Amino acid sequence: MRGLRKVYPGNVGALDISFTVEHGEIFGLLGPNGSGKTTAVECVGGLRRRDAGSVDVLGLDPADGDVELRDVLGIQPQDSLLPDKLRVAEALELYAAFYRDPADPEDLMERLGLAHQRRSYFQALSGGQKQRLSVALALVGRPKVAILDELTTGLDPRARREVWGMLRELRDAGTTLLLVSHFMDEAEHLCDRVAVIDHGRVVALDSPEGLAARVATAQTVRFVPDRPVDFDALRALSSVRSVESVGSGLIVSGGEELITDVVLALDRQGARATGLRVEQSSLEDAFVRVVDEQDVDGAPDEQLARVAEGRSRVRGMRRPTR
Ligand SMILES: Nc1ncnc2c1ncn2[C@@H]1O[C@H](COP(=O)(O)OP(=O)(O)OP(=O)(O)O)[C@@H](O)[C@H]1O
Repeated sequence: MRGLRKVYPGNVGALDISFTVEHGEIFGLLGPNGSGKTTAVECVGGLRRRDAGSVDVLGLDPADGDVELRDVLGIQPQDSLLPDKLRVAEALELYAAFYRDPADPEDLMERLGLAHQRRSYFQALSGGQKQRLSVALALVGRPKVAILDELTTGLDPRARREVWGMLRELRDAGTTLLLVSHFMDEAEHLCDRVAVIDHGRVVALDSPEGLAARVATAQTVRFVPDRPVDFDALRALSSVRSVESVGSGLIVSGGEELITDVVLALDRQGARATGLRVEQSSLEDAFVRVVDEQDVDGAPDEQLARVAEGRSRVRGMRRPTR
């Protein structure tokens, strides 16, 4: 996708979105509500017509409406609506009939935990079951490229893990996956790379680890010392920013050398940390920071000056012109 533009009244939508998804990659689009993610992926899927820019999917332009593209592309729309009286198995068989070499609907129902609902009407499915069905419908054509918009919204934690496992298998078998998600853990577990979209533009593009590493200086450790410890000795450590006592436990926050410093300081006091848990800055922190920076970075002129000086912390940040 190069310079995609699809503008709705109010100058919202996709203003200038560019990214390349590699073959066999799980690529995630993250971003606040209304930032343009669905607009972007629906232009990839040929469901919306762009105003400008170019989109190339396996050498085809979705705007041309080629039947060939439909054969290689699977789309799970954000709101999938089927007729109320269509049964689960019927829906899958119907969709399978659109493709030359479809997956086995029975196998898909089994893998997506829908086997018991095979005779259920669409209207009788729970939200999570509808979601599973929409994922199955996106995959029934054995697509080379699958677009999944908020694929696990409404799924219970076990179902989410199962869907993730299935998508990894698909990726390993060569399917390219383009996901829209609001779940940072999903992006962390699943995506090879992510683009953060804000106000219709790509504001960061990196691996989830690369993005999270931008805020990786902050760490927090929680533990229960096996004997009373001297808080001041912990506070005096150069890597420690704060020490908080909660019940019988301690929460210590600080920089990169925090864990080693704290464990050694406890050892000097003859104490041990039990139940030690480390919380590192996550993709969610990075996401919030990247998006916040867009909102607080000030007027376009100031931002331009900052980018020119190399002061922007956001790699891949575009020149903001909002
Ligand atoms: N058909 C439409 N007509 C008018 N405005 C639209 C239309 N579709 C989207 N928009 C607007 O374009 C912007 C981007 O919408 P889009 O659905 O692409 O965002 P999104 O990032 O997918 O949001 P969400 O995370 O909430 O699903 C929003 O301000 C939305 O209101």
